[in-house]
Amino acid sequence: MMASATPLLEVQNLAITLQTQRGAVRAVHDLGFTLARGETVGLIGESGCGKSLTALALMGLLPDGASVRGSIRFDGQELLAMPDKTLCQLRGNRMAMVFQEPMSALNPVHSIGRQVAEPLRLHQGLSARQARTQAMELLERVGIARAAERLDAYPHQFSGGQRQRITIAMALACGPDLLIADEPTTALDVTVQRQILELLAGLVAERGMALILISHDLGVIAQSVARTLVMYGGTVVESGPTRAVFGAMAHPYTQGLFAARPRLGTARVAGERLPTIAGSVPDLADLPAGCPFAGRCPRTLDACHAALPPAVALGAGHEARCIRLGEP
Ligand SMILES: Nc1ncnc2c1ncn2[C@@H]1O[C@H](COP(=O)(O)OP(=O)(O)OP(=O)(O)O)[C@@H](O)[C@H]1O
Repeated sequence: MMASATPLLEVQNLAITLQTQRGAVRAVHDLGFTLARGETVGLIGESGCGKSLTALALMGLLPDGASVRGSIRFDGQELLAMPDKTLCQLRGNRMAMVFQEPMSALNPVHSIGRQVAEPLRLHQGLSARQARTQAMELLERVGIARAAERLDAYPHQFSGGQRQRITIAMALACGPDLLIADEPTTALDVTVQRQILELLAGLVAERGMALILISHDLGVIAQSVARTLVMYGGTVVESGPTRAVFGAMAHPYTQGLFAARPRLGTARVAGERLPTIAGSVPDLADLPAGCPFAGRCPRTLDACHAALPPAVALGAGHEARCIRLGEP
């Protein structure tokens, strides 16, 4: 089959502003990346750097009062100009999301069979019986044992790991081209974390889905994705093949993240947390004009405060936004 030239996802100059009691907050700005079909990409960065809002913007699920500018093209179609109804169809069918806390995605008063079957009835027009059979197969595929007998059970009758498997089954129901998983294993213990990551990896390989995995866990990202985007202060400061970003980190922020873990790229397990960097994340309500890391960076020059540096190509798809790249 010929590969399509259009990327599955193309994000350009994305900016998200939230209205808060403290005024307008520029939560995401100057953010861009592309994602090919079947590609896996990780978004990593400290809490509050804008990872979740970026994911919600891609899904058209930003909170009320958020304004979004720039461009998000999914399979060539501009999502930011799309009527709600069309976006809603796309969301159930071709793009899906899994959240950190499975109970937030599950309805406690509906059986799991009904919940997994619902998108199949809604988006694919299956009959109740067909949808139920398919729901059972999906639940079996994500590792719910004796799924046929448990279709009528309720979410509270399952463990946290099983609930996350159920939300993954719901997300997969319509065979999406893109799955966004926002901290899908953060609420789970390490053994279950590993099982869920293996499940996601298996599903991505088997179905040729693209995956955006959001995590603040370096080990999770290192194990799970081919490409990594490092976010800081609402934008991507470094991106590239995971091996390059983890093995030859270029941006001082990425270097700070890895400073405590010099051999992280080699063989880490899930559960590896981001080490602390001196200073605190910038106030998004009062974001400096230049590089968002300038206030914490050990290598800051006056020019760093003037303007956000452009991305500098470092080879093989690896790039970083720092004016001091290439200096000895
Ligand atoms: N509904 C909201 N109203 C006001 N501010 C918000 C809202 N949602 C997020 N923010 C702020 O926007 C910034 C980015 O939030 P976001 O949730 O995207 O960060 P994150 O990188 O996903 O962090 P975490 O890992 O903690 O979820 C944060 O400073 C957050 O406080």
